[in-house]
Amino acid sequence: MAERVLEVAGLRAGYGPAEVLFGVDLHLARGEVAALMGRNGAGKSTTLKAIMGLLAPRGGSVRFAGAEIAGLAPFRIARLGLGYVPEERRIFTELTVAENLEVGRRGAAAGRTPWTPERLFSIFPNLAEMRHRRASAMSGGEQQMLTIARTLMGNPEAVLLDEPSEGLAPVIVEQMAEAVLRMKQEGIAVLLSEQNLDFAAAVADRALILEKGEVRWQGGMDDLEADEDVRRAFLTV
Ligand SMILES: Nc1ncnc2c1ncn2[C@@H]1O[C@H](COP(=O)(O)OP(=O)(O)OP(=O)(O)O)[C@@H](O)[C@H]1O
Repeated sequence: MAERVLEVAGLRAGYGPAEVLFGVDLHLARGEVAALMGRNGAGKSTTLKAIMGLLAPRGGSVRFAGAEIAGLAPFRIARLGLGYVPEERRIFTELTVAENLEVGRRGAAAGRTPWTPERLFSIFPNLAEMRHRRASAMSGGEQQMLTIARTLMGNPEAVLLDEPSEGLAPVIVEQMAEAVLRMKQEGIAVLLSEQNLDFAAAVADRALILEKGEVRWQGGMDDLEADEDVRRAFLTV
């Protein structure tokens, strides 16, 4: 069995009186891409936030690279090598592309080739062309690419991507899929929340389907594509 970089068991979380996650179990192997799927409100974003410590877990365990991280502050979790890209872009709009990348720079773990702007520009060619442009003058899709590139400058072992394809033009969605596949080639594990089955099928090895705050189905991406009953039960509106 491939080594697990992330292991979540019985994770519970919510907002005030609202319970949202009722015991989420999932794992991610090193270098694997898994898609967390499910309808609006199923708890995908909440799961990623609770793993990252942006929302305090109310129960359960989150192990990352062999250490328990449930309850740690988000910056500590990031320093351990778990990257997080939220749905809303987080970049410094007054800084240029190149400056935004520098802000994200952190050393790589022993034995790993560190990310540099030049290596990232080979994955995100459109960023290379606008390296001296202020981020405020970029489109939403370009800003989303920059957010991912900046996260990679921190040399994470694994990355959580919240709805990476949402709201992007088709040509940008294709570039985003290529970027995720390059991350996989580099040995980075990716857990992404996704509603777009085509995008998930293009990048993910495995799917996990959430419904009402629990993982209700998991299997290979091919199995999900072939199983109309499962898709109808958990995905189609
Ligand atoms: N800040 C918040 N305060 C209160 N309730 C929230 C908050 N954020 C999310 N929720 C609720 O938690 C539930 C799960 O939301 P979540 O965003 O995790 O779903 P999702 O599967 O990511 O769906 P979507 O694709 O719509 O974002 C929903 O019922 C939502 O209304």
